[in-house]
Amino acid sequence: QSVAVLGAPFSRGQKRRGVEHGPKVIRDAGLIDRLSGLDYSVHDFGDLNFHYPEKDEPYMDVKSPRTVGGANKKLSTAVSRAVGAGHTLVMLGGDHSLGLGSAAGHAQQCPDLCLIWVDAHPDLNTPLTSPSGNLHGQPVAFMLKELQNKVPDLPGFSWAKPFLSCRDLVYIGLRDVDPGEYQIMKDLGIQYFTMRDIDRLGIQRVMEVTLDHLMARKQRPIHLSFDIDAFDPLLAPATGTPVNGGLTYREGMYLTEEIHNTGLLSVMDLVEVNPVLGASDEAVQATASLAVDVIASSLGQTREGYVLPSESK
Ligand SMILES: N[C@@H](CC/C=C/[B-](O)(O)O)C(=O)O
Ligand SMILES: [Mn+2]
Ligand SMILES: [Mn+2]
Repeated sequence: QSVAVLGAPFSRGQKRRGVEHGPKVIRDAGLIDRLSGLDYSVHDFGDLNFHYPEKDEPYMDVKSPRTVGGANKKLSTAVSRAVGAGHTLVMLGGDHSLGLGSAAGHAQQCPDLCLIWVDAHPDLNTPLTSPSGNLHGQPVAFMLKELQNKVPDLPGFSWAKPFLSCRDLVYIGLRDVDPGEYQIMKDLGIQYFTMRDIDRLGIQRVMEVTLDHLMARKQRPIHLSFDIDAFDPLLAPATGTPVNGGLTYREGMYLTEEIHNTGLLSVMDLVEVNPVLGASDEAVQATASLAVDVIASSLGQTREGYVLPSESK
């Protein structure tokens, strides 16, 4: 089993500087060693270099459309190549606008993929409903086939063809949903679990229903797009849009263990770690090492322990 790591140091999907340093702090928290310890052969593809066009005027109040669109097009090519080469891929963000390029590239290789979006936010605004104009709040809108009559042609996004049906998406961890996003989730009947649902049902039942919803008809590759702000800000303070009342550490570990146990995880994103926003070094370290724990758990690290590979006789 081989796992590839690809850094996407990119921040223009939102306004706060610093999230472009996410890949570095996650690597510095020991990601590669942790994955090597899980007896994967680990291929570190390094970080993508992104192009920043001189002129990139807002379009209908959407900021940096050409820069964000171009970055995601480049990312989709890199992700498609890595998956095509047979790797399980870990994409390190960077802001969550990158979820579009990552999932689009994955879908080029695995058109039947399903998407599990773990996040305080649905990131489902269209350019018309976005309250901020920030594209890290809009990636999912560009993926959904059922939404295309609602999404205008944004400069830089002509390459982005919708590839996902709304029944192939599940949200977990929602607690900060804009009116436009709520309307779309209701209109399209998207399956979602808010933090209230997790309180009511418990994470075990949420995962059971999630995986049944996505896999009942047939098993298919999973794209896990994990926004670190899904966790409670007390656990993950160094992030750009913190929202109180998030996932506990144990809920995050159970969630990712269940995804690993399907044996179907193909690509995962770990985004929105912003080391500049931690109030102290400890806060940054805590957020970065939580990111490493999430990735390791998604790839098979267990809380119950493991048997050492038998010494070769
Ligand atoms: N819904 C807000 C916040 C978006 C949050 C994006 B994040 O989930 O990637 O942190 C917006 O559209 O501006
Ligand atoms: Mn997000
Ligand atoms: Mn978020």
